[in-house]
Amino acid sequence: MKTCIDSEIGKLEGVVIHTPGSEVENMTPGYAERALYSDILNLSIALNEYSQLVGVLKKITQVFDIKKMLAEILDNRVVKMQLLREICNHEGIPGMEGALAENDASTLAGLLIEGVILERNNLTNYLSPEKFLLRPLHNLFFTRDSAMGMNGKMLIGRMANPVRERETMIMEAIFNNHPAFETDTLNPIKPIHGIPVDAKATLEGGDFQVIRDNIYVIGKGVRTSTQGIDFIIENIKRQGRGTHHIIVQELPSVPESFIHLDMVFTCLDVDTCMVYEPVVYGLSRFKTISIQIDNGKVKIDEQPNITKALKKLGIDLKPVVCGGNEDPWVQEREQWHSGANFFAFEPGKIIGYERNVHTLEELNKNGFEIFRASDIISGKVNTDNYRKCVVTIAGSELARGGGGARCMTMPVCRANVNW
Ligand SMILES: NC(=[NH2+])NCCC[C@H](N)C(=O)O
Repeated sequence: MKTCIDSEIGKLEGVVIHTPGSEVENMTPGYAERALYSDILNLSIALNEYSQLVGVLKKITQVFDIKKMLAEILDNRVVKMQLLREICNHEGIPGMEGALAENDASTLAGLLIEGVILERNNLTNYLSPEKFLLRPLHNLFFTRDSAMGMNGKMLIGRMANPVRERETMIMEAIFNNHPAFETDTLNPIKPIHGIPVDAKATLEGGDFQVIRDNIYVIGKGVRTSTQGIDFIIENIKRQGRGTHHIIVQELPSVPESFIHLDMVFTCLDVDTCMVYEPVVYGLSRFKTISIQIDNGKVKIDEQPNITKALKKLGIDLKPVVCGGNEDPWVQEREQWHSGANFFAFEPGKIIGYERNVHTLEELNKNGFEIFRASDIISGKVNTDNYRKCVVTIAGSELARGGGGARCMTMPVCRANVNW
C-alpha cells in the first residue's frame, strides 16, 4: 500500500494499530507517571474495550498490526541486526544485540514491545532499582504518536520522553522494510543533508494534523517543540513547490490531558470539528500562529484561533463543543477522558468513547447518529447507510492510559476528500 495522507477525514484505506499486551500492566503505581499513564491499567478490561475499536476498524478498512509486522521484518537478519544495534546503542546497552538476536523473530518482537527483564547477574544489576533491561513500551497502543502520515511520506516522531523512543525506531524499521508499505520515511534524527535539526526538536503524531494536502495544524506544547515544527518547515521549504500553510496552536502544559493537540481539537467532517472550548477559544495566552511557506519563503503572523485561521484558507469548520455548551465542569471532565479525541474514518463518520455522554449528545444535536461498536461489528448497522454518525467504544480502562480513538490509530492511507 502506498501511504497517502492528505486529510484528517478522507475515507480510511489503511490503519496501523497495536493490541495492548503485558506491557500495559508491567508497572507499579510509582512508575505510572514515568510511563506517562494517569493510573495503572487492567489488561483484561482494556483488551475487552480495545476489541471494540479493532472490531469496528476491521469492518471498515485494512488493519495492520505492529507486533505482527515487526516479527515479519525481524525474519530478515540484516534488518534484525540493524534494528537491534540501533536500539541497544540508544538504550545504553551496546553489545546486547548478539544475545537478543538469538531469539526467533516473533519472540524477539514480543521482547522489544513487552520488555526484557534485568538479570541480577552482577552487583550493579543486583542493586539496580530497575526491573527491566529493556523497558516495556507501555504506550505503543497509542500508535498515533510515533509516526505520522504527511502526504506521501511517513514522518517519524521524535518523542519528548525517553520511554517512548524505541517506538519510533520500530516504526521506522517497519515503514522502511515491510513489503506491505510503499513509502519514504522522514526522520528528524536522520535529516536530509543540509537540513538543520536542533537537539530540542520534538514532534509527536498527536500534535500533527494534515487538514488538506498543503495545510497542516500542529500543536506546540509539552510534546512538540518549536524546533520540531521548524524541522517540518525546513522540509517543506526544500520541496520548493507551491504554497503550504502551517497553523500552530500553543497548548497549556498542565494538566496532562492537554499533552497533544488532538486532545482539544479534532476534525470530524468537511465542515465540522470538535473543540475543547476553553483551550481553543478561551481567553488565554495560548497563541495561534499561522505560517505560510511560499516557494521557500516563510511568512509568520498571529491569528485569533484555529478555525478563523482555517477559514482564511477556505476551510470553514463549525465547532462542536466537547462536553456540551452548558457547564464548564462537564467539559473539563469529558476532555480529561479524551472527550475531544475523535477518529474520523470517513468525512462525518467518527469513533469515540461512549463514556463522554454530553459530548455525544452535542454531536447528536449536530446531526450525528450514535451507534454502538457492537452493532457495527455484528452487522446490524452499516455506516454506509448514514451520512453522519459516531460509533462509540467502551473506554473506562483505555482512557486511563491517556488517550482516545485518534491516539490509538495511525492511518496510512486515506482517499481524497470532496471539499
Ligand atoms: N495522540 C495522543 N493524544 N496520544 C496520547 C498518548 C498518551 C500516552 N500515555 C502519552 O502520554 O504519551
